[in-house]
Amino acid sequence: MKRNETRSDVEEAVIRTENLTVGYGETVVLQGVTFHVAKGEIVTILGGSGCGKSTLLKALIGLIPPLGGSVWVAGHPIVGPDRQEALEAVRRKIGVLFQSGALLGSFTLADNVALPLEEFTDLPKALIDEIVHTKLAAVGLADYAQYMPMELSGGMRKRAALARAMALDPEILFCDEPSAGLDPVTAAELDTLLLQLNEALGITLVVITHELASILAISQRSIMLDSEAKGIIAQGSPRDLQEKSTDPKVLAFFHRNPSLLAQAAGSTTP
Ligand SMILES: Nc1ncnc2c1ncn2[C@@H]1O[C@H](COP(=O)(O)OP(=O)(O)OP(=O)(O)O)[C@@H](O)[C@H]1O
Repeated sequence: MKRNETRSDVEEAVIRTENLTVGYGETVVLQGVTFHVAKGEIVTILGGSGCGKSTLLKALIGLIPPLGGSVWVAGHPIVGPDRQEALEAVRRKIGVLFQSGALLGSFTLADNVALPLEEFTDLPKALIDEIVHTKLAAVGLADYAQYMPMELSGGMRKRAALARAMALDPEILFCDEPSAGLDPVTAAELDTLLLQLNEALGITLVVITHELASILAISQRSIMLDSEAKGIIAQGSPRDLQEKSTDPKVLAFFHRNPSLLAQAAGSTTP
């Protein structure tokens, strides 16, 4: 536990890492990473290109095994000998919105959204069709169920991917750069949709994003990673980080001002 955390904060956590080390083979990308995400919270993961945001996400959703430390997701420890079994349970409780959207191009939107329901449940087809309709309606795509992904705009594809990520009513939704490639208005609409999901369903959101406007609009807490530190350099409410941080890297990010980094580097030069 950290100094400013209470025991109940940690007990209510739906994601918890302790001294987590992640990377590829011999290459360590992040080490000693400890944080938690409370139920119903919206947390953004920030940091410069290559600092390990996607790598951390891959470890949280079980795509890569941690090199060290522990990870609990939705009540399951996803390390150790029972990792595979735990991951099967976890995969029913989480949704993932990948950066690319990752819709299958040769399937209609309805078939794309039905995929997780067919894979993870024994529900009859009529019920699956109903759920698919509800999910597409929730993202404003009820009239597009029979469209192919290539017939839609980028924003609509993202919303369809969101409907698929929500198909199993996940407890936690992970989003990897949801606004990437979207114009500011479409990105803001997606933010609103994510906020609605959080408010209406109490779903916990972990969002990787570089978009300052999104960070300020949606997150209650931000966790900032850094490639030199190979870990967390700041966490807190994004407004506090923007207004009160004294770390030049945090300030440079939140004020979109690279000269703050250069000044800090200059001030340490003899
Ligand atoms: N499959 C892989 N095998 C080996 N190294 C990888 C692999 N994927 C990523 N890396 C390396 O891990 C480091 C962190 O990459 P990662 O994609 O997690 O960063 P990121 O913060 O998500 O970056 P971006 O914001 O540019 O998407 C980088 O040095 C990258 O080259």
